[in-house]
Amino acid sequence: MADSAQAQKLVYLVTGGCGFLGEHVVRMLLQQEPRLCELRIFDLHLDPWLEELKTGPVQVTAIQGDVTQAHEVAAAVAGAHVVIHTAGLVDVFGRASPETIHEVNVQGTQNVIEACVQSGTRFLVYTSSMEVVGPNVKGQPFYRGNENTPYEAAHRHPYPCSKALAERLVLEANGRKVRGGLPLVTCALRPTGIYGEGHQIMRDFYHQGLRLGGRLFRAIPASVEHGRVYVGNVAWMHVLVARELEHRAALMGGQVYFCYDNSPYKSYEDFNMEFLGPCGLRLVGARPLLPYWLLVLLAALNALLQWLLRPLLLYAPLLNPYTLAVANTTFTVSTDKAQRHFGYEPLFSWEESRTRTIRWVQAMEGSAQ
Ligand SMILES: NC(=O)C1=CN([C@@H]2O[C@H](COP(=O)(O)OP(=O)(O)OC[C@H]3O[C@@H](n4cnc5c(N)ncnc54)[C@H](O)[C@@H]3O)[C@@H](O)[C@H]2O)C=CC1
Ligand SMILES: C[C@H](CCCC(C)(C)O)[C@H]1CC[C@H]2[C@@H]3[C@H](O)CC4=CC(=O)CC[C@]4(C)[C@H]3CC[C@]12C
Repeated sequence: MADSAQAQKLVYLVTGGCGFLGEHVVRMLLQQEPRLCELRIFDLHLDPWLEELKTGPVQVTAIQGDVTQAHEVAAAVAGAHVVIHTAGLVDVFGRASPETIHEVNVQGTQNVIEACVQSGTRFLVYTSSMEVVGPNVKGQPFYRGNENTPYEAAHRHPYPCSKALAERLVLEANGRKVRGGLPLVTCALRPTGIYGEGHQIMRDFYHQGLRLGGRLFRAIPASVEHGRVYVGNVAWMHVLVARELEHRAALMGGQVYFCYDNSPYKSYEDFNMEFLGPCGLRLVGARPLLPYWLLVLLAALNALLQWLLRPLLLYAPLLNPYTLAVANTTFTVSTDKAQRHFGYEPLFSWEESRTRTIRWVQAMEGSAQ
């Protein structure tokens, strides 16, 4: 890949390239990877904004496909130098069945690995998640931990289970011989809760606040810290890892990296207010308005209703026993591993990340401003 004859001729494939993170990875690659000659975007659903990318100097190839279909993945991977596998089913609300989550996140990842091996693609970057570590089923806090912090990663929910299995597959594939005999080099990035332009849950909270007359009600104590990272910095980390994997294969191959930046440590709700506040919403209550036991009861009731109503309709509110447990357990990272291993520094300061996110919320239809 470093060979000068190939210097301007790299083919990248981004799976899930039309998703929240995927779109930022795609745009970041087009801005920051001068050696790119073709960018393939593989997704179940292709978005119209892809069209505007096709007029630039890089060949942008949109591929509608399903990661669970090995032949579709193989066709997309053939001839690619680097694969950034970000496609996944992000479901902690019970919208999809556990089997579907497993199929997309685990079998889909296995298909990507096999396609790399068979086509001779040597570099694979996997978007994992903080959720492969925790919060665990015991609700133990993970306070400013790093990649080496001991923590019992015990899960029952299908989403973290599937991400943990998929991450393991990716790391174990490091060093496998690909077609042509060279070794596959893989690594996994573990974002904490991503925020920024396009974040669906932020959108949901914003609209919920508008419906409630410009108010949101505190449910979680302000003392519970939740790790957050700006989507632009997560995308930048993917681009850097993909670029450096070849040169630092011995150091980076088979490694995991938390995604981090200078976003402040806050509770999930207080952090959201950094953006929703300037857009006219306010968070009511210095302390949670409802006692925790009542939230647990409501979450359990939601789970029961979801199960009862399933034959008739999909009932999938934000509050369920799992989301409550995640929101109510401290999980924050403090690490410099990405800086040490591949020179990562956040591309966007906290102030810039905040401003960009606020502008995006303000631009939403029905802004309270
Ligand atoms: N949103 C977050 O806070 C975090 C997300 N992640 C991970 O980042 C990745 C991207 O997540 P988001 O952008 O938030 O989710 P998203 O749902 O916005 O994007 C996922 C993309 O994958 C595509 N996809 C889903 N199933 C597919 C299939 N069978 N075949 C092909 N494409 C498929 C979707 O169409 C979508 O465009 C996921 O792997 C997720 O696990 C990790 C940590 C935090
Ligand atoms: C939906 C939760 C907030 C609502 C809590 C309530 C109902 C009490 O107000 C979100 C709180 C924490 C979020 C998760 C966290 O950021 C980690 C994640 C990592 C991922 O890989 C996928 C998404 C998520 C599980 C994220 C999902 C929403 C929360 C549970």
